[in-house]
Amino acid sequence: MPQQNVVMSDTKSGINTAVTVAQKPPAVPRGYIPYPYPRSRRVLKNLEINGEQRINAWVDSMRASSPTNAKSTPSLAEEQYKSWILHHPSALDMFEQIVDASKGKQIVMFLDYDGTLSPIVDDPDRAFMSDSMRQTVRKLARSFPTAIVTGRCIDKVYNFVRLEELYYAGSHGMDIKGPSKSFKINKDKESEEVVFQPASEFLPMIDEVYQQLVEKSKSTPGARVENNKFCISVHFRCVDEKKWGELAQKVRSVLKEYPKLRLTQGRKVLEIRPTIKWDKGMALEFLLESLGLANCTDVFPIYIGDDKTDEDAFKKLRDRGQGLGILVSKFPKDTSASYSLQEPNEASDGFPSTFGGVETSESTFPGVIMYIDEMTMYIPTLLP
Ligand SMILES: O=P(O)(O)OC[C@H]1O[C@H](O[C@H]2O[C@H](CO)[C@@H](O)[C@H](O)[C@H]2O)[C@H](O)[C@@H](O)[C@@H]1O
Repeated sequence: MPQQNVVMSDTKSGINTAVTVAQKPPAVPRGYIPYPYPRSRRVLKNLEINGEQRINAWVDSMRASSPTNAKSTPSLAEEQYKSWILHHPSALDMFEQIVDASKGKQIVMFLDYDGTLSPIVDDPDRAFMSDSMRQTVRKLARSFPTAIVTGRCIDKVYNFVRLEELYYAGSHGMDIKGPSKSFKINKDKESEEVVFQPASEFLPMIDEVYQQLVEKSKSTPGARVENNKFCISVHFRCVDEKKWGELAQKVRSVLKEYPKLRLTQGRKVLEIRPTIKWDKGMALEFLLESLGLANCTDVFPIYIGDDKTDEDAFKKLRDRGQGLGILVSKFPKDTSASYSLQEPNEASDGFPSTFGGVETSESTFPGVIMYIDEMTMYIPTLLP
């Protein structure tokens, strides 16, 4: 629920709070080279043209979901990154400012899963979280209410995370549960288990479409369909790029019979979900409400995520004028987040990597794990 009509952020830190001054956009440095932001949004708007153009547009958009396809030389890429980081500084470098802004406020942590707590790997069933990441998140949840907000279904993400003390918002926020282990929200209040499924009427439709997509995509080598309960993922990470158009066409041919479902994109994945007005941002707000914090001025929500779907949550924080969003990325991206962190290495995009679907050590999560760790260590100064 918006608390103010005007969004206010701290000029220096970019932190959203109800009591700070209006944010001036950072001065554009001399020699600034505008970053060619992903074209996906623009491309998606053009989909209503005609059959072939539409599929070409989809393939363009599918390419744009892979930053390694950005056509720039290493030095240009470096220049673009330097400009971008001025606008989205590292949350680690700005840690003290973040701590200052959150003093006397109830911090609530929201964490995306894939690409944030686990590295991106070819096989979605093997996107394991390292033991050290698990320990760190466990420590974090002892200090602040903590939620995992993910496109995956709750059962699957829970099997990866295995922490009872967390809230889980699965299926892009359409399945909310937890925590099964209660904890103290503040000195007077214990947490209560929450369950919320705003898209339950879509379950039979999602199952039906899932079966059809599995059948249709069988003839596309490498394609993989994942049932995320209230939404479906069609993965093309392991599909030859020449076949992306064909796969997009198959998905569209199924969806044309289901106007109540919509198609969006994530990282080398097509996502099918109900047209209901519900997203990760609304899930964040719902969880704040469940914690009894939605209307407080002294709440400080922090959302860490890497994907387009996380943008809804970053925007929600800006609209509320509270807390901050942190984008996990090693490439410049168009984002409503205020800060950034380096992402875990990707296993299959030609980046140096030691993952390949096996459990990994914390050294491979330089940004996220260090930041969460810092949060747990600063607890004494953060609490009112
Ligand atoms: O909201 P998230 O937690 O970020 O989930 C979004 C999707 O993540 C998974 O797919 C992504 O990660 C896979 C494993 O690393 C990777 O193979 C795939 O290419 C990525 O798109 C998950 O499998 C999807 O169902 C989620 O929707």
